[in-house]
Amino acid sequence: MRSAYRVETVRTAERELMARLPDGALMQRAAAGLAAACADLLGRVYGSRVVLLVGSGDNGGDTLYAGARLAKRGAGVTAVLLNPDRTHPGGLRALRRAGGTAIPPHRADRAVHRADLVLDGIVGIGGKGGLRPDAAPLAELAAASRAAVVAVDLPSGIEPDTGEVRGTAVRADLTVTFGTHKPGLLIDPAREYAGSVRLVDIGLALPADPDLQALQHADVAALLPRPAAESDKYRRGVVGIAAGSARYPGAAVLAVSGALRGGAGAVRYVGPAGDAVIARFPETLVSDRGPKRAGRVQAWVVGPGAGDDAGPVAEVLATDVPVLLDADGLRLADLDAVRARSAPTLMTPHAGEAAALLGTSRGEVEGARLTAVRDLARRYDATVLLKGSTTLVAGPDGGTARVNPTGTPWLATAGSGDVLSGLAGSLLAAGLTALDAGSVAAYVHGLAGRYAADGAPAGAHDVAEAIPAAWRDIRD
Ligand SMILES: NC(=O)C1=CN([C@@H]2O[C@H](COP(=O)(O)OP(=O)(O)OC[C@H]3O[C@@H](n4cnc5c(N)ncnc54)[C@H](O)[C@@H]3O)[C@@H](O)[C@H]2O)[C@@H](O)CC1
Ligand SMILES: [K+]
Repeated sequence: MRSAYRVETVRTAERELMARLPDGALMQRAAAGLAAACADLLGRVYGSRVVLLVGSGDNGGDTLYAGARLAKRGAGVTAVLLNPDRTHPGGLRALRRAGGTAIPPHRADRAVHRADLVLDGIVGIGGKGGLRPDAAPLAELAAASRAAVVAVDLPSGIEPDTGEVRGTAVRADLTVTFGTHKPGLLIDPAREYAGSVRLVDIGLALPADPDLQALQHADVAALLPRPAAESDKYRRGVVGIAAGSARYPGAAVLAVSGALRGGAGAVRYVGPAGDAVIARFPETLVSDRGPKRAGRVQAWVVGPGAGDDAGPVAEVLATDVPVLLDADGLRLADLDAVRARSAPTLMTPHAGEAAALLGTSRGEVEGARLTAVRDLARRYDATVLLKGSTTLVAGPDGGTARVNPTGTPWLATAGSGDVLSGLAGSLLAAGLTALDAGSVAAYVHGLAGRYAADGAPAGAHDVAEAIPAAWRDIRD
């Protein structure tokens, strides 16, 4: 599990630890980890050219001490000081003592151009709102140089708590972060600025519940449903799929294709696309009598390809089993009916659908994904899975949210969301909580998307067919 904590929590943990340690010990731990990561990246430290971009806070301090360590190992180190009068004094002394030099920003051009490695120590968790005008040109210089760029703690200019980027920010090849991941390092758009991320343990004691988690293989393996010896199809759960329309029968087929591979014991399809579903998946239980009279299920999926028929959506929302609400279903669902439910609801919008529900623009949602998913979850009193490059899942209680690490741009293909909704619905029927069902489905689906694509375009049905291979890979 990768865990991320917001700045306020990190600060508290840092204060508690600092009170028990000698002055500056924490910064030395950070600097040692940072210097080691830089040395790995450089391969050969001796004779390399390193430029430090140094702001006036402790982020600059970490950077100067790491620069001093590299200078001691024979690197030529030049620090560009954004505010020479407010530079971390101990860090600057250490760098000078180790043979490094300091220059003002107007002389940075040539140094950055010739550098092998640039360290971004402009601002860390103390930053807000994109880089200031005096710092922005340094980010641009770094981007234009052929040097590798290492961000110290986080790429300067991103919002650490949310992953928003409100202006110019540094683009790094590697981010060396201290104590814990910050949510912004795992959520787009900021995640893209961070490059790969390396965590340096500085001994922080953090609370049990992080703000954000990214599940890994072992976490997902532990959550995947596993049939017991005495399981029959009903004990494994029946998932109902109320999807598709005369106009969009394919959505029904794709949702069923995901549901059949999600661990439920049986899939019951309800709607006008029964013939198409049976032709492709004869194991499906098909009914055209509407959700209310279709027989017992342990969870419903409603909405994919539903067109404008609000009837099944209302019927499903009135049941007392978990409901996954997707696509047209999101538009057709009554807010009060969702809020009134006693069983869990999992809503799975993409950015455009989330924007429509929130009365904002797609760009706003994509730029502030964590805020959007939390707002929706609160508003609907439901668990919300916001699809996209870094799919997020958040519950209505404002607790730990999840971010999916397996996504791939190849999944942005027609029908891929229908497969995901079937898969997640199946996991709900098998007994997973809405948060687990959403995040496990996103994980498996992302991995299946990677397998299906394997470097070339793939259709949604290929993604569904790759689910068993992804499942096996996770479980083994
Ligand atoms: N507090 C601690 O115990 C530790 C802190 N560490 C480092 O300290 C950092 C936090 O240090 P600080 O609290 O001093 O804060 P920062 O160094 O992150 O930032 C504060 C400085 O950046 C400037 N600044 C703020 N927003 C800016 C913007 N948008 N553009 C340009 N400049 C901006 C401010 O004028 C201020 O001088 C962490 O990110 C980490 O790198 C590490 O040494 C580990 C221990
Ligand atoms: K930084």
